[in-house]
Amino acid sequence: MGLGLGGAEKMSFLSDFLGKCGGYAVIDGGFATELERHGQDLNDPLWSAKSLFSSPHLVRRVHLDYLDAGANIILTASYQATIQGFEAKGFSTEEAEALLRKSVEIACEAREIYRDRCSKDSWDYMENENIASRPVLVAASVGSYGAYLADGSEYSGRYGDSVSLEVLKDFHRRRVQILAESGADLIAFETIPNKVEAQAYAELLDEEGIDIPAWFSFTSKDGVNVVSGDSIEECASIADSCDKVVAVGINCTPPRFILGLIQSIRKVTSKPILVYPNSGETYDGQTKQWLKSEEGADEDFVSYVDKWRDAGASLFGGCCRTTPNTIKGISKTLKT
Ligand SMILES: C[S+](C)CC[C@H](N)C(=O)O
Ligand SMILES: N[C@@H](CCS)C(=O)O
Ligand SMILES: [Zn+2]
Repeated sequence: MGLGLGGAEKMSFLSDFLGKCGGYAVIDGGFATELERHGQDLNDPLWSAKSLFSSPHLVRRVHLDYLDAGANIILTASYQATIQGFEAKGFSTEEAEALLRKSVEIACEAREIYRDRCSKDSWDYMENENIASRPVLVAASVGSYGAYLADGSEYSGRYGDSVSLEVLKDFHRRRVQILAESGADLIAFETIPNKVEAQAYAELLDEEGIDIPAWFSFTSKDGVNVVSGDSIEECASIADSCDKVVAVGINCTPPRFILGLIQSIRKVTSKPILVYPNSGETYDGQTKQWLKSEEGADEDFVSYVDKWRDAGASLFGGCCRTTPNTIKGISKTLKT
């Protein structure tokens, strides 16, 4: 166990980090969908977590691509990595736990490689003197119970009455403990679809004495509520009340809904707000395909960042179907 951070120290952890980044931080982009762009077949109940044993070199490569694109925070390949999911594939409990740790090890390794390269190739980077000293955090991704169901349920948030608060806490408990002690800088609870799961995470962080900070990031498909229909204000208030939570926001949501959601979150918290939307396409959980929508391409998405910043967000990145190109665009926009 580390030394542990108290509530006030956790808050200064993120404000110190944002200060070092120049006030605004860049989060990476879509991870699983980027593995797919590199040819991985993720039509599997483990989705991107499959790559932890089938192609760890590609996991490292995608992390490096996002670092090269300007990311200050990289998220591990653990979104759909659950002990229950690995066991269903025939791994032992010990092997499953080792794979969770491995997701953090690969991201830390990519950060080391990136830093070494920056210092060795410093001549190439002279134009941008900040690059070698750019702060980089590794965030351990935790996807929802709906992600584990592997049918796109994180976009409905409806788990049925049998999946109670206690069931959710027990489902996530061991994974959260392992990731908290894996060397990650923070835990990213991502694509949270409903209020009960946010409550489960908040209680787990306290009950288990988790001593690294966390962020809570919700998903919406209407710009008003989270996908289950629960109010975004109520969900963000749960995050606001938990002193282990250092930032609150929205991910894997179409770009056009982000501005209104930032304004709603701002009403209930003064914690930093993070946004990392998807490309605006729609996921079919049965075929695991993305369907085109009217939303524009990367360029349009990046042009929204200024408005999101004016509305009060301070961490920006991309989720499914965004690419290193999106992240390059965001980095550039934030520097101007
Ligand atoms: C955020 S969704 C695109 C993740 C994948 C989903 N849990 C599935 O396995 O189909
Ligand atoms: N960090 C995950 C989130 C999926 S919604 C990914 O980018 O694959
Ligand atoms: Zn996503």
